[in-house]
Amino acid sequence: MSTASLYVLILYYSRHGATAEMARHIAQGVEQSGMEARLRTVPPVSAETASTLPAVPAEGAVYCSEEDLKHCAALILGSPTRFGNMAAPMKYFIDGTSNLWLAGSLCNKPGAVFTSTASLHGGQEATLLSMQLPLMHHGMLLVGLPYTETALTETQGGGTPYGASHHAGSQGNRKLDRHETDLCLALGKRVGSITRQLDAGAARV
Ligand SMILES: Cc1cc2nc3c(=O)[nH]c(=O)nc-3n(C[C@H](O)[C@H](O)[C@H](O)COP(=O)(O)O)c2cc1C
Repeated sequence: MSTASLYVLILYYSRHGATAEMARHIAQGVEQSGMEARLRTVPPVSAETASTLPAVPAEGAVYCSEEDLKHCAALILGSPTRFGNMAAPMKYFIDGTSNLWLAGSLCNKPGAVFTSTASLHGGQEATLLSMQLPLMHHGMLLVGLPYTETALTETQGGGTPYGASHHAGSQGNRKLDRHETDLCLALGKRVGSITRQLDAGAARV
């Protein structure tokens, strides 16, 4: 596959915009690695009796299709923390990926995760680890953040070796600080450059 047709899928759910903001910084990092970043989101979920939304969101990234997911060269998954876990819309979307799991479509591709929380110790790491589980079931190669990123030791907000994170505050109005932003960029760049290296290695075999 040529690098031109390779893209890193940044797939996120965001209700109030914090996770979406992280996704944009991660996309910048991916682009800095020379790879294309494709931003996609997932719709909210509701009970059968509730009204449904239009097929295309009014603003922001478009909803992810099965084709978007199937053909990505790498996946970076983002969700707000909800009770120490990913939000239901993301879990619902992932639960619909059995066909890709059966076909091994994501197997041996790099995968990474990111999250945003209201409180600093409100479950960022638990959420990130739980988001890695379905990626492992899909056979993905997990990519985290190394401590060679100095922001990881200096941060007063989010940032973990398991993936990027952001402390948005109880009102959701705490902006990403410099360290959190740096770590979003670093995660995108790292996934992008690992993906390129894997592709180059595969082309040589
Ligand atoms: C149902 C629900 C559960 C939540 N659970 C947690 C939690 O366990 N820990 C936490 O710090 N924040 C929790 N939050 C807050 C969100 O994680 C936080 O506001 C996040 O930044 C929202 O991201 P968004 O702006 O992308 O929607 C919860 C929010 C909701 C609505």
